[in-house]
Amino acid sequence: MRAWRLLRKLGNERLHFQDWRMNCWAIYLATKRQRRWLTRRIWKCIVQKGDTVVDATCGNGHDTLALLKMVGDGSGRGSVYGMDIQNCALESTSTLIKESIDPNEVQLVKLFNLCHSSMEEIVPKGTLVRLVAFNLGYLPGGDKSIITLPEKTLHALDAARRLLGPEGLISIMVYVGHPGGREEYAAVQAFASQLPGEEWVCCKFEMVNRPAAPVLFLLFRK
Ligand SMILES: C[S@@+](CC[C@H](N)C(=O)[O-])C[C@H]1O[C@@H](n2cnc3c(N)ncnc32)[C@H](O)[C@@H]1O
Repeated sequence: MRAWRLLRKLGNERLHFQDWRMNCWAIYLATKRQRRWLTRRIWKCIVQKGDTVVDATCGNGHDTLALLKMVGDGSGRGSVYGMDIQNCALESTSTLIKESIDPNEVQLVKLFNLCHSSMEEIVPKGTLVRLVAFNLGYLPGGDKSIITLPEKTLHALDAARRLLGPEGLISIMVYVGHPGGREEYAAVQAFASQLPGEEWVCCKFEMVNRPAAPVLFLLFRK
C-alpha cells in the first residue's frame, strides 16, 4: 500500500472518532493505551491475512498477540516470528498466546530466544516479510537494567530492511525516558534518515511539548 493510501485510510478512521481530542493524531501518543491504539491502527492498514511478520521484541507478548490476530485467517496461513533475549519474556508471550488464541492458530507463532540482530537466521530464506515491529527499551514489570542497545538495534534494523518486502513497514517505538534511551533514539533517527527517499517513506510521531514521551518511527518500503 502506498503511503498516501495509508494516510487516507487513517484519515477515514479518524472520521469515526470526531471529538475534541481528535484534532491532532499526536495526542494518541499521550498514554500507553493510546500509543498501542495508534500503532495497531497503522499496522492493520499494512498487514493482511496470511502475511509473515516479525516481532523483534516480544516482551510480555501484547504486540505478538496483536500481530497474530492480524495474520491468522483460520486456514493455517500466516506466520509471526517473535524473539526476545529474556526467557521470562518468551514465557509470558507464550502463556498470553495460549490463553488468548484458538489452539490451531498458536502454531502460527514461532518464538526464539535470540537477539534481534540475528533475525535473518530464523525467517526462512526468500520469505517477504510484511512488517517488522520493534518496541524498544526494557521489559515492563521486569529487570529495568536489561534494555535494547543502539548497536544491536542498528544491526537489527538493517536485517529488517533486508527482510522487508515491497509495501512493508518497519515500526519502531522508541522510549527516551530511561538511561540510554536518547542515544537509541539518535541511532534510530540516523538510520531512518539515511534510507533513500526513492525507496522508503520514513516519518515519526513525536510529542513536541513532552520531550520524554516515546517516539514512533514508521519506515515504509515503497
Ligand atoms: C518494551 S519491551 C517489549 C514489549 C512488547 N512488545 C509487548 O508488547 O509487551 C522490550 C523487550 O525487548 C527485549 N530485548 C532487549 N534487547 C533485545 C535484543 N537484542 N533482541 C531482542 N529482544 C531484546 C527485552 O528483553 C524486552 O522484553
